[in-house]
Amino acid sequence: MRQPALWRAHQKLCKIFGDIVHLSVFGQHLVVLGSQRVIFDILEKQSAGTSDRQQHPLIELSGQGFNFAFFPYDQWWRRHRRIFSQCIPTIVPNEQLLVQQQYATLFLKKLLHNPADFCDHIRYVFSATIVKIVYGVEVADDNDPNVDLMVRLLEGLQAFNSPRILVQYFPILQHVPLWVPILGSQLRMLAGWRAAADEVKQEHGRQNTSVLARILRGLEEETDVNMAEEHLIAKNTCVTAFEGASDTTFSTTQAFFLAMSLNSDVQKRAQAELDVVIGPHRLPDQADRASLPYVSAVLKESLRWHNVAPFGVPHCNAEDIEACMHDPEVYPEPDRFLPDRFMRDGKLNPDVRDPEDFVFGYGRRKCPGKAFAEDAMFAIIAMTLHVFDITPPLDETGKPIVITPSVEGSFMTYLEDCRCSIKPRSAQAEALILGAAVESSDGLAERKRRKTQDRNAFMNPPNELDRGRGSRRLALRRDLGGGGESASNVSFRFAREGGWLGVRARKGLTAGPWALDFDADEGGSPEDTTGKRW
Ligand code: HEM
Repeated sequence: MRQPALWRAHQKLCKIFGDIVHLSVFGQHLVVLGSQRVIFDILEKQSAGTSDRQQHPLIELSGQGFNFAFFPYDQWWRRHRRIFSQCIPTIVPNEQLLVQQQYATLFLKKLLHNPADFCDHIRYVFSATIVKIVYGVEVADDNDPNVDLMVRLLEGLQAFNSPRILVQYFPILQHVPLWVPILGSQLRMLAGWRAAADEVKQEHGRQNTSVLARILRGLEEETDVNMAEEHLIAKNTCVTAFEGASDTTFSTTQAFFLAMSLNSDVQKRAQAELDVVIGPHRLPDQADRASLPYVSAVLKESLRWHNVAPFGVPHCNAEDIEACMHDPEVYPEPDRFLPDRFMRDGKLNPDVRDPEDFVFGYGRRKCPGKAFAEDAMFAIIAMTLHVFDITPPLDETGKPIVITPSVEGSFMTYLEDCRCSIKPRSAQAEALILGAAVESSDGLAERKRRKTQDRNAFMNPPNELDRGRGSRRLALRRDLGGGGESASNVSFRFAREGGWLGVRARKGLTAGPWALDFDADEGGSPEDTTGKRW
């Protein structure tokens, strides 16, 4: 039970004894589920009976009593989860995507100015994004007092990672006086984390467009609800969202950086894809996701290769997700970082088991922040690869240092050493980062609204549609007949199997005739926003 990569020991046990292994640890019963099939049979198909959580005094003691990830499977949990799903839904809404894009751009600038502190920047970008969405508060930078509070709150989660905290084995020790050596200091540390959690739960303003403000405003119209309870649920849900979003994405993105520095061939392939699809004049965004299958495979592989929560959050039965993510029968050479395992003929291969079906947990407790996490990490991964090269760190003599991946932690795992060198890919890439505006999400929303207007103006029936035979270039022309109209950035969708290829016209189009040229790498026909095929 004290091995650093516990899941490897579990994997061995399952090899010897079968897919379901029962262990008795200090009188606690633990069931290890060692294959994808039994995990699905037990935690998905029988989810109603396997969605409870074990209760432990450490949850309250470390200040985590608000976090509904630890709640038992009951009505109180259901009410929290419902509010969460309304605010951070399974398809990330536009305004949340815009905030993610805003902070991802800021991340690139921080990386450019101070690449050595990239881990701090990763921590900042995900935490600041969720704080902005949930509370409407802009976390300026590392000197912002909110950062200190956030760090203290997240430290509370580390209580579950530390085998040294003795009250988790002997809850009676919580009553020991604070002057008792070692134990006293552990209890003081727990009290500090509780205080941070109480501070974060203080009510914030209702004037902004944040999730919390919207929930609280919605309550003003309700008459027959228990207001105190509803307010508590709103505040608990927001802090849970912050905690759920911070360390998980942080640790996975750290792994992405290390993987890139160790696998230059993978990095070059992803960059080649970005060069073709995006080109040197702009940064990628969510609309490009369907056209970047290899970058998407890099994200999947980062989630699989280094699973931040190898045991998930144990259901009342324990499970072992990591062992499945490293099962050589499902993922050959499981310890290697090989995004190609998800590809076939230049597209994502639907026949390969998607790690996203596992690393986010199961059944009714499945991670409700999955879509949010994937979008936020995709933005960071695609934008970073587009403009930076990530290579191994160098020693004082300029020789590359070889880093062997190893992890620490058990409930949440982190790479012990993920040093790497980060440099802009070219002078042009550097200029692109410097020139990228970190527009506030409100400004971005306004720009998006104008863009939609432009696009709608453009989407009237075209006068002419040319499709070069045998060529992959497609040109659409529409003569607007002069007259001062202009569009800065026209979006267009191009149908193709398995999704949509986002296509964007050249910037600075002026009044007709407009020409929209784009490369379509396969057959299909373009469709406008009204669903009409051209
Ligand atoms: C790499 C990113 C992430 C990973 C790998 C991850 C993984 C997980 C896992 C394994 C669980 C336990 C599921 C189960 O019990 O079966 C979970 C639960 C949860 N996650 Fe995530 N998560 C990620 C990101 C996020 C984000 C971005 C948010 C919030 C925006 C979030 C919010 C939550 C919440 C609230 C729960 C508790 C669900 C419940 O008990 O009902 N997670 N996550």
